[in-house]
Amino acid sequence: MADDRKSGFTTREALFYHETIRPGKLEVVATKPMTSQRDLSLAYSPGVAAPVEAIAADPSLAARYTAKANLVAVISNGSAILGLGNLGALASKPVMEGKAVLFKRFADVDSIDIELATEDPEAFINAVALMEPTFGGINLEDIKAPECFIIEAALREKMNIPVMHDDQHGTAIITAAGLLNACHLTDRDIKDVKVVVNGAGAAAIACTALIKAMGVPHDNVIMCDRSGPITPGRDNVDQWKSAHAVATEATTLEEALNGADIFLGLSAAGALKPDWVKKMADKPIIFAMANPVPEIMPDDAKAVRPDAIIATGRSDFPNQVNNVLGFPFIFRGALDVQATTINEEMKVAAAEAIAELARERVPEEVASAYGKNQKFGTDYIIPAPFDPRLIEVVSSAVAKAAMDSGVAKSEIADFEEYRTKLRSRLNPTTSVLTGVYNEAKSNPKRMVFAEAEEEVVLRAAIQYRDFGYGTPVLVGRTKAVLNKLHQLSVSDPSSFEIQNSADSEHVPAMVEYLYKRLQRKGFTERDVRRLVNQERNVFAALLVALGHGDGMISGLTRTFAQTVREVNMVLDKKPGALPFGIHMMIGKNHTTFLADTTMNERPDAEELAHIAKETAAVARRMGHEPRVAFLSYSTFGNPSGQWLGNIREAVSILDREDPGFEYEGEMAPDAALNPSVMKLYPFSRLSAPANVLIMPGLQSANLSAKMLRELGSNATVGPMLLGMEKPVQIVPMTALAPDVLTLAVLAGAGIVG
Ligand SMILES: NC(=O)C1=CN([C@@H]2O[C@H](COP(=O)(O)OP(=O)(O)OC[C@H]3O[C@@H](n4cnc5c(N)ncnc54)[C@H](OP(=O)(O)O)[C@@H]3O)[C@@H](O)[C@H]2O)C=CC1
Ligand SMILES: CC(=O)C(=O)O
Ligand SMILES: [Mg+2]
Repeated sequence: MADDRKSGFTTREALFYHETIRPGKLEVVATKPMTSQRDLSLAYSPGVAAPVEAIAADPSLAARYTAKANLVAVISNGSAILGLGNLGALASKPVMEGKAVLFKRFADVDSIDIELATEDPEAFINAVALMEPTFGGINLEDIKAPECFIIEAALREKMNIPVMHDDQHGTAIITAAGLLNACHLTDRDIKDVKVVVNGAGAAAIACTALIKAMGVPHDNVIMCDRSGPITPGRDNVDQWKSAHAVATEATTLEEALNGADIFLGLSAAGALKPDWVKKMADKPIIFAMANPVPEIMPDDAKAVRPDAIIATGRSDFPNQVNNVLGFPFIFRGALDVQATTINEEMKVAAAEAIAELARERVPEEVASAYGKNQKFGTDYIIPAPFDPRLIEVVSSAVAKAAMDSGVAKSEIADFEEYRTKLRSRLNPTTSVLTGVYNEAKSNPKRMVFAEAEEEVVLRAAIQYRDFGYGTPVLVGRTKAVLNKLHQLSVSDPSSFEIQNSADSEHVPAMVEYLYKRLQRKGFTERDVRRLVNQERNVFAALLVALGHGDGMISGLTRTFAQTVREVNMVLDKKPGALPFGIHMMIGKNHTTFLADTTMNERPDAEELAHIAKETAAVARRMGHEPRVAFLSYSTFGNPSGQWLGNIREAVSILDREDPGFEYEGEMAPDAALNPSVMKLYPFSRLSAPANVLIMPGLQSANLSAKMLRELGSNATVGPMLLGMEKPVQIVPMTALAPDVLTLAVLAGAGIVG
């Protein structure tokens, strides 16, 4: 794949992504403690004998005692890797690992990739069929036609767990949903549309079969392969292709497209030429779904047909018609009712649920998180994969269809309760962060990176620009910054805006501004000039103060306290605000906010109450209903002590204000976080474990945050600085490029600052 700036990354970056942290995209994590001799005895011999015997006596107990019921294998032989072709089993591993992690990310389905080195359908079938005891479901992937049809049919026959070739049925489900909506928007009746399908492989044949089942007449669909339209009696047509042969005078794809309403591309990069698109009917519907590069780029299609509705398989254009919208949720629903198969009813239910979801009004919190175009229309015919409603809507529709069609081994009694459970499988922070990143693109900001001679900072700044979050303003010595950019293989270093205090045109205005602020604080004009010239944080903050940047980011080369001192020479706190710091700990199913972790050594009651309210507001902006605990070593007076007064008074302040969220204190962390301990305090006003922890003082706050970062397995974001007049973020000196980028984007999007 050539470097493609349109996707926002280079080949080198894609390789680095796969190589870094640890090679590949997944690891296996134990779900039980594995620390003591006793754990070992329980997990392995002799304890493991108990579930072995139980399962031998009753196989259904495997769902209770093993990971089987939530485990899906993604299996390929690499014979049709995306649109890249037959590159073999090993080369397909990154795609299969990718699908495995998407299962986890979007639907909390555990998944492992399996690559089988054979092109012989029989060998493939035998290998997979033998694995039935291991898995709750089988997702076949990137196996070329026609072998995929033989393999899937045989495995569905042999296996008593759901088997789905996702390139066929997953793709068909999403395509059908998208097409239904595109027809709706262009006032077309599915029974009248003229369709040209390019590609006659796994995906194309399944999509065509499904849209015909939904009402598109057989004779209205011309299917093309590499040799052009498939007509009755044509050479090189197998039984699967011949099922879709129609008589037509067209001998090429170009001719077939004359007057066509819909182009469905499931073939290869660049197969559709702009000139041919010109010949399509009014308001043509173009689904160019080849991956990673579509049959036609949306811009090229729009250039010749501005009236077109265009969808691709990619996430970087509107209307991503990609099977990622389906497979995680389809398997989630199937696993939850222990379905023995994924049948037509379940597929149709999934397609309808997805199509309807796109037509529904997008709730405010989703819309604001996902940018402007979240309204049913030509640029939003299908929900985005990160839409947090998908799991609830699609999985419950699939589970219900499985039950109604008699293939569910277990039943869901209460669908309301099931939908709540589905929702709680995902941590909203991850969705909201994704949304924030999207939102940032629609409102790009000028972000001043104060330490642009640092490689970590430059990497973040490059991504800030390349991903479209805004314009990075790089503070540093021009030559040093240019050299570093060059070393980082940036092809156009001079296109970056570099602000060097040695020659910046803004220096005179900066000196004047700062001298006015500091002249009665013991600084001469000469002192001020030296500060402007030599202190990058002062210079960067002045760029922001004078309106040359919307916010700034620093912290890598100076301690937090020193950076704050320098920034404070230039920028004040927001009127009425109290600057303070939040660390956000992102776990699998929960996010916890910790404050004040950076600024106020001994906050008084008013300050604690203020910090609680502001942190609760940040939690809300990140998609969480805040539940605030004022932490202490003491729980409701036990033990008593001399430092509890401030905390109790802070709780009283909130009592008087009725701030609109749950809060409680004083309490030790176990009483705030551990449901069993919480039961000992039935009068506590927290309805569930707290997610906002207000610490009594800086000592405990800062060291807890740092300890959690060093010892915990959660991802940490922060410290995030709140309460300054302009967005200023100070990263830890140990920050990596993604940390810097996240804070820059959060600051730019107004989530913190
Ligand atoms: N967006 C999405 O969610 C999905 C997209 N896809 C994409 O669909 C494409 C096909 O995948 P899949 O069906 O699994 O692969 P297959 O190998 O089973 O099928 C490929 C088909 O594409 C045809 N083809 C290749 N190049 C051309 C061309 N230039 N013009 C016309 N036909 C062509 C082949 O023709 P012939 O029979 O003559 O060899 C074959 O019929 C890939 O690009 C893949 O990325 C697939 C699944 C999901
Ligand atoms: C998305 C997908 O499965 C494919 O392109 O093959
Ligand atoms: Mg695929």
